[in-house]
Amino acid sequence: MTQESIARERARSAEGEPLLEVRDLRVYYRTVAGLSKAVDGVDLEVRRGEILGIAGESGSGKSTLTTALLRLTKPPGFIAGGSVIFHPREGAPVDLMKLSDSQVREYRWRNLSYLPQGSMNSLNPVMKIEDQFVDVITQHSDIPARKAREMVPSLLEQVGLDLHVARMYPHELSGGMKQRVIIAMSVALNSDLVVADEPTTALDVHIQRVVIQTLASLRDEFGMTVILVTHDMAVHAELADRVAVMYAGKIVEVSDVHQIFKDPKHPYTQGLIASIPKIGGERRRLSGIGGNAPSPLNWPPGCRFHPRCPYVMDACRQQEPPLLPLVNGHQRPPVVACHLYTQQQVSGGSDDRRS
Ligand SMILES: Nc1ncnc2c1ncn2[C@@H]1O[C@H](COP(=O)(O)OP(=O)(O)OP(=O)(O)O)[C@@H](O)[C@H]1O
Repeated sequence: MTQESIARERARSAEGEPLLEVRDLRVYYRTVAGLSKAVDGVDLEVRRGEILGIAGESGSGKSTLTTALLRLTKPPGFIAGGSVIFHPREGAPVDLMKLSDSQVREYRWRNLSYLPQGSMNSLNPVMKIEDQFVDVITQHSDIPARKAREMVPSLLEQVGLDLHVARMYPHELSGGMKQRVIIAMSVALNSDLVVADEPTTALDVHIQRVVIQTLASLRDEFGMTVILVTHDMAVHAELADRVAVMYAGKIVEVSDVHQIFKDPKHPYTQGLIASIPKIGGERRRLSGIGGNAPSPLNWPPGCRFHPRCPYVMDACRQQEPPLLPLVNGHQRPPVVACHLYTQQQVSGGSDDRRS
């Protein structure tokens, strides 16, 4: 068995187990106008081997959340509370929020990869692709340069790129090729988790497709876990296994991808799905949600969506609905934070919030 197939086997046997457990995570920014509570009590589970989509309109806190998961929050941002338990393939679970900066750096490169927005522009314009691979690998592992250079052809192959790309400069590559080089770099160290922030935004439709296929193959062939952040619901529909919907700094619904498109529960999710343009469908306003997104400087009381919700009730103005699973008849129940479903939910401790 090759090292690759051993890794693949291991990943398969562990599929579905939790990889990350996020509990009551809060990430705030200090601003001149006051405390901006961009991520304000997020509960979420990421399972090994899945592609978890994080959806939500601009400003809902997606990037703030994912950078915090990797401990990449920069001032004026700070972690105001909560835990992110990472379950490595071997060894005991660790709370990433409690590691020292040097411990977290070590962890990040061995276990966690980040493809930030616009990451394809982060390649060094005056270095050949092969040399950039060698740099990344040798800087973040004990692998010597000669061995790193030998790894490049198979890494390029994994993301469907021709071997001659190794000797090219970034300006000779298309946007999609550059994005695939970045993805290959993130898999070079056999990370457990890849967090991809808007990986297809600003790419043309054909190249988007190639990047989507590349990410899907990482999951299918290597059992890699991917957190996919995008406001583009069509990309979630194509790639994600489950989708978590963020609104106003919180997760308001998590569900299987088929379920969420067929039968979205939270009125905000319903609005997001209704705003997807349908090819050949009737013309309608692109925005399925009226009103403006609230400010993280001053979230509305009760349910944060209540000022925009078509189904608002008294309870919504007063009490924040907890994120709980729906119980009736669902094998893999969606979890939702909405007073409309209180009768169908089990109340209880933190385990019930498991997505
Ligand atoms: N450096 C910062 N200082 C102050 N506030 C910030 C900072 N970065 C982000 N925010 C605020 O945090 C909130 C969440 O922003 P974030 O970028 O996480 O949302 P998002 O859902 O990823 O949006 P987008 O899709 O536009 O990237 C926003 O209100 C934003 O203004």
